[in-house]
Amino acid sequence: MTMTNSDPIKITNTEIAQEFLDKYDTFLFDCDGVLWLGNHLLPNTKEILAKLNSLGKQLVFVTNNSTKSRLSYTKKFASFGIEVTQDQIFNSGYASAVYVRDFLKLVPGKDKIWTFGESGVAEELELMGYETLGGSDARLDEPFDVATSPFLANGLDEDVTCVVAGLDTKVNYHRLAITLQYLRKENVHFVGTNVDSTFPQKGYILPGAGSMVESLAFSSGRRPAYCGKPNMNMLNTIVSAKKLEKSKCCMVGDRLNTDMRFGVEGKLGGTLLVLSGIELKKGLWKLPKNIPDQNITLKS
Ligand SMILES: C[C@H](OP(=O)(O)O)C(=O)O
Ligand SMILES: [Mg+2]
Repeated sequence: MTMTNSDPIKITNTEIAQEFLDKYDTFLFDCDGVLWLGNHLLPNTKEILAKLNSLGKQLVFVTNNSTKSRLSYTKKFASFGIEVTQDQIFNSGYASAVYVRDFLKLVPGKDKIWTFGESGVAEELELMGYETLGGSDARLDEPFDVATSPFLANGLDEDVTCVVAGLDTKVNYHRLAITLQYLRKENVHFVGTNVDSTFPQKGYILPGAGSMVESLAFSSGRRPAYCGKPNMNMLNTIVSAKKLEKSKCCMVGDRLNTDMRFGVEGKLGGTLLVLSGIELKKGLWKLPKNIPDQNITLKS
């Protein structure tokens, strides 16, 4: 089902499919719920991407999943026998690192970043020269106790001026507690990688990054600046990096309040909603407003 600013059209035959394909020269593909569910490649993914490549279409992969770096994603694609270069991939970890660098203008070597999330977040920040703390540090796997936590023993690191929080499948009280200590400091910025409440796996719907970031928002009483889809900073980064003509682009996704909103609000030529991930047939065609404020100011 494809959504533009007009009524949605259901693609039910090859004639409609061909007319749809001919409209665009670039396809922005979401990943989780569109190409794969975790480590399970969805049917015909390889064939569809190969066909679009053979038609000379440009493919860009835009995922809100911050657990892996863009480089790690090229290895995930390769594990499925799909060749993708790092510059085709934009994920919420990279979008968050761009926000830290270009909007917050934090200084590598001076400003340190506390991460709540998996290796992808820290890797993208470190590629930009930032020192990161927290994240996958094994000491955070230990049960939390204010008397013994090594992250409190010598006080918080005074050079930390930003928290970047995303999906962490090793979430625990230790990680939540130390991250909250940094968020209680007025001089520390609060960045969320993405707002997705859930995360599709084969046969299951699991807690997404948003469910963890909103927990930190609730305990700290602060709002994060979310950087993944549907944030327009992410789209602007992609459009300028790939020199895209937005009217010739189609966003392919499985979630209304991130992927479809990203395409519609980003004024792309069109959007294609697939039903292999989060959205199901019932209750379609309304962009839910029930997600936290993005509270990102788009600087001119
Ligand atoms: C679900 C989302 O990934 P995407 O669908 O944007 O690839 C996420 O990993 O939170
Ligand atoms: Mg998805």
